[in-house]
Amino acid sequence: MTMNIVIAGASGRMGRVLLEAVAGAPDMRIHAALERAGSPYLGRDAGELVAAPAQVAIVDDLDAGLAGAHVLIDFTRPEATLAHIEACRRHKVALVIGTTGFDAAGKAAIAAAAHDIPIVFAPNMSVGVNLVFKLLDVASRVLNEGYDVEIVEAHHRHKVDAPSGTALRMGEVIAKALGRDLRECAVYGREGVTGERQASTIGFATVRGGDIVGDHTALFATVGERVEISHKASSRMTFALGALRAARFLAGKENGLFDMQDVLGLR
Ligand SMILES: NC(=O)C1=CN([C@@H]2O[C@H](COP(=O)(O)OP(=O)(O)OC[C@H]3O[C@@H](n4cnc5c(N)ncnc54)[C@H](O)[C@@H]3O)[C@@H](O)[C@H]2O)C=CC1
Ligand SMILES: O=C(O)C1=N[C@H](C(=O)O)C[C@H](O)C1
Repeated sequence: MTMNIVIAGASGRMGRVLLEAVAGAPDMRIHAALERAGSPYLGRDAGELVAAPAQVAIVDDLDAGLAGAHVLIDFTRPEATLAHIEACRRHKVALVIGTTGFDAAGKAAIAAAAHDIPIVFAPNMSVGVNLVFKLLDVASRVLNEGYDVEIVEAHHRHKVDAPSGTALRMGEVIAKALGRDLRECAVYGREGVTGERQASTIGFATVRGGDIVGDHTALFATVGERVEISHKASSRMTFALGALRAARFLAGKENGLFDMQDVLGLR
């Protein structure tokens, strides 16, 4: 069966790559392409945005776009995703959410919606980063005494949330393995006379510049040695192909909240 895919934020950086990825997937078709009200792209053919035929007009009408769809893939902004969730509930459409930057209430809304529809929600859809999450769990259990943990991430100049969703998830994985609560031990940037480093903290540093697709490093430093676990994305297609895997994973599911660890069988 061909899967009817709806792409939200179709003219965005990820939206365009997703359109291209779906166009190249023999088991999928672009059912609809969504954009925000007022977007200059409304009414244009989604195929104009990528070197791939679509023959689907870009619309802002969620109900028209979702009728008859199987999966909505959403890489937009938290406020847009939360509106899309309600529309997906109405139409019983599965959701792949790659958007980052949700607050606790936003995450709770996603969890609540997953009682009605199946959702994959993950801050990074690449296979490599999801392997890194597993490696960080192992590393943290081995380097659990006397190692200072710092997480460094770098992204393009247009990124609006910091630290990245991936960096925060790295922190959560490490904190859990070390028996800490990230809400209590995270330090987000340093400035001025900070005093000496507190042993149980997990530090975050953010770099923004140019066209960096997404670099993440977790550093475990002690006296005499340090271990660095890094991932560098060089193309957004790695995230898009992960999102398509997530969409296939949702086929036939009634409801439930999943992430890429479930999709990739890494639990
Ligand atoms: N989970 C993952 O693997 C990845 C996640 N991301 C996340 O995806 C999100 C989007 O990233 P980019 O494509 O770089 O951003 P972008 O700014 O290029 O695209 C965002 C799109 O969402 C649309 N949009 C914004 N507000 C809207 C609203 N209220 N209603 C409807 N549409 C709206 C914009 O018009 C635009 O087309 C970010 O949160 C980013 O962190 C990005 C790459 C990989
Ligand atoms: O905004 C981006 O570009 C990216 N965002 C995600 C995040 O916040 O972790 C994933 C990826 O690094 C690209």
